[in-house]
Amino acid sequence: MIEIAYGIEIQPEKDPYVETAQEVVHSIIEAGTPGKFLVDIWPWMKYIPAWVPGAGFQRKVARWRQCRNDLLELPFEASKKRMDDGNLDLCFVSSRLSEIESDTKMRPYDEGIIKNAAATIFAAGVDTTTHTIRAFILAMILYPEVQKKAQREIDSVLGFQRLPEVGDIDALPYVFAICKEALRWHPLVPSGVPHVASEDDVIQGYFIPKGTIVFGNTWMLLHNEADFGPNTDRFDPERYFIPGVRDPRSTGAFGFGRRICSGRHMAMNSVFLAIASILQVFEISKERDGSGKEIPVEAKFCSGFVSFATEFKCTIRPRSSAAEELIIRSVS
Ligand code: HEM
Repeated sequence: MIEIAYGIEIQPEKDPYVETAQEVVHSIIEAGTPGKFLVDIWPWMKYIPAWVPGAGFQRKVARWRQCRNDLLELPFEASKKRMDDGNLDLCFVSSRLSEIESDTKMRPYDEGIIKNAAATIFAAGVDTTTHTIRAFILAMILYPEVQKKAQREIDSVLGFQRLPEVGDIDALPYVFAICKEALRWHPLVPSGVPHVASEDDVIQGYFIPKGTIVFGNTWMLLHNEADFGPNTDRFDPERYFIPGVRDPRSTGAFGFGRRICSGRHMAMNSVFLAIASILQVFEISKERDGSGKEIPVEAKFCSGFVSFATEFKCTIRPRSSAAEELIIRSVS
């Protein structure tokens, strides 16, 4: 995501930009959980000075504000500097800033819009995409037959000639069904992002006054057997081949209405590329202990506004020497 937004390659560990983005995302998760802070219930509390007992949220918010500013400013400035030095590859920032330079009608504050948009791509895309791929890896350990079937499909279409591309989606329907199931099985935002009713409404006889906070129950929608076929607690890509079955992309996995995830098309392409490439070249399995016995794995997800798979052990190794060669060819 940081390469797409800013053209900056991340460090393999403890990348400062990624750590800041993660802190911002965690602040959004904490602040976005309705009722998490008393100030949500009594808004006048925002006037209490930070040193008063019970006003700890003020200190948290000050720290979060600093992180938000760092996320907004630091990678953008680094990206701009590289551009000035003639050292920046094609990315969102470079392409948009070049437009400003070549178009005299662009206004000075357009640079601020580009800065905000780049930070949004970065912050909104990092954890969401990785947690979806994490759910997929967990599912491959728990449902090895799904992994085998997907690998047979990829082997027959691509072999080990090249890694998958977005143009391969139609030729790999089972792999794409796995991507949809990774979105549906344990949705990232199970209770949906809170929205506000913009006008009075009546839904199935219930009066919803303007200003009411409403939640789309994503978990319920994505586990409804009438829409997704039987055993919705199972990770089962076959369900997408049942005629009339719903698509999780338009059933809440990316939210609802005019605030639906604006990165959903890019997200789905990224998820497909990651999942198809992993399946093509790697074998995912349970880790074994010193005596060669498989270490059991359970599907455990943290609870909260955002829910993702908690830590689990697994082994990921190249499927064959041909797969190993393809991996080396693709990174060099
Ligand atoms: C698999 C990955 C992703 C999932 C599951 C996901 C899910 C969501 C959800 C549930 C929402 C809340 C929508 C609502 O309010 O109803 C959202 C909002 C948003 N997402 Fe994503 N997202 C993903 C990836 C991305 C990526 C890659 C980007 C950017 C490139 C992105 C950008 C955004 C933005 C900007 C919003 C706020 C939209 C608004 O409030 O108008 N997302 N996403």
